[in-house]
Amino acid sequence: MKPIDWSSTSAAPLRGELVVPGDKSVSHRAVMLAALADGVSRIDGFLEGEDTRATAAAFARMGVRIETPSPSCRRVHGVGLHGLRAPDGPIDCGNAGTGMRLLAGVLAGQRFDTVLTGDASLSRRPMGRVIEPLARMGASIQAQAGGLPPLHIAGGRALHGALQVLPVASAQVKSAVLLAGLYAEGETEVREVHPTRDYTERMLAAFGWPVAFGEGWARLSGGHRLCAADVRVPADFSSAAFFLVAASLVPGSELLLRAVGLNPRRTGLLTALRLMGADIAEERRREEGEEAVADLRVRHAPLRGIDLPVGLVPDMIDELPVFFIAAAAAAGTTRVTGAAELRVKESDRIATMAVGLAALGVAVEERPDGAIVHGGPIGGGRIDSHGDHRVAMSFAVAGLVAGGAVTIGDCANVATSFPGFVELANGCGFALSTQPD
Ligand SMILES: O=C(O)C1=C[C@@H](OP(=O)(O)O)[C@@H](O)[C@H](O)C1
Ligand SMILES: C=C(OP(=O)(O)O)C(=O)O
Repeated sequence: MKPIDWSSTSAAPLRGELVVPGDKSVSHRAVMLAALADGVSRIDGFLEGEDTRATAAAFARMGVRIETPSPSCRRVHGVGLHGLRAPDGPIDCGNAGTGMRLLAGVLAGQRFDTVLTGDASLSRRPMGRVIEPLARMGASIQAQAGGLPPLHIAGGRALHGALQVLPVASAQVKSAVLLAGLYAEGETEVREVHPTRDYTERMLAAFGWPVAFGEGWARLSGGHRLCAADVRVPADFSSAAFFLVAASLVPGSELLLRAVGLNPRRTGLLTALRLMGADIAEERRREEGEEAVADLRVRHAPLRGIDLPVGLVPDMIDELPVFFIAAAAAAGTTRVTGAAELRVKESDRIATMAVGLAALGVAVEERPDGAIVHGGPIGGGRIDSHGDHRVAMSFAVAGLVAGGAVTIGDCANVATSFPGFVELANGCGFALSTQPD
């Protein structure tokens, strides 16, 4: 991917109606379950991002026919639970932790061996968290020192169900275990330290697999089949988040974000911004497919710093980078604790955000599990996104209220989760320009 820099400057009020792209978590799962189902499934609203395309390409490599009748739509000709074929080489998961961890669960149950690789960022991310619970079910997965990718997954292992009490709040780990559980003999049960997004559970049920689940637990047995289903992917709350913060910060702004997925395990940022004084209304709340969606109307409002309730952290784990920008622009001090997971995302998001904010003149104190941000004027300057899509978009939001231009290095990876961000943002009033590095 060619390096791209962005420059973001202060803008007129943000105005308009937007539809952000489809949910990344739902798109990954939809293509996986559709591939393993009997029959043809249709996915509407599929995220055309690098991460989710890599997952679709992985299944295509294993013999699944996937058609693209139009952008953001897929017709997946499922091969059934046992119909995948050995790929002709390693499978590249690109930048996607979700792709690699969930695939590890699926591939642990196959008859053939596979190797999962990723880009430089993914190659630094911990996979021990999936290898260990999957090994307890009989899987054999070899990683590099420290549990890092590539993963060598041995096929032909007889998996057995297990009770898994997961020490980290991670929907990816939970999902990997449940997906392996489809291939296991007996019952697989997962218990979480904090409830996480339940898309895998809901979607398994929609594809006809018997699954019991509630807040922080899920249970299923092997020996059933998945039946093709049509999936409507909601707009991604994590992508909407940049616009929720942007319009809150820029005086005179009002944006309407249409049909945003509001799974309660995703919307911690809404609660946090409202605690800071944000003006965000939910309109036309409705169910679409398996998920609640609503149109979100956000108007400018002055924000004040808060002590972020630690229980909200898992429900806004991907939104913390842009939350730090809201904190920097708010009046007073904001404290974030209990967020050490940020250190093992696409970049060390506590460090990349703290260093970037400091470069813009914001007083920020980095902590092992969070940061203390003292709100005040944000200056112009140059920051490095470290190839992290969410960091890049967060600093584009900072540029809207900065005293000078904010130049952001290494933004090409925004295409992993939010293709078309620059155009959509400029269409509602951002002043964002791009140039090769
Ligand atoms: O299951 C998922 O789709 C995801 C779970 C979260 O990761 P963890 O499971 O590592 O918390 C989140 O950060 C990621 O963007 C998507
Ligand atoms: C952490 C993220 O994704 P993943 O873990 O799939 O790379 C993200 O999108 O912010």
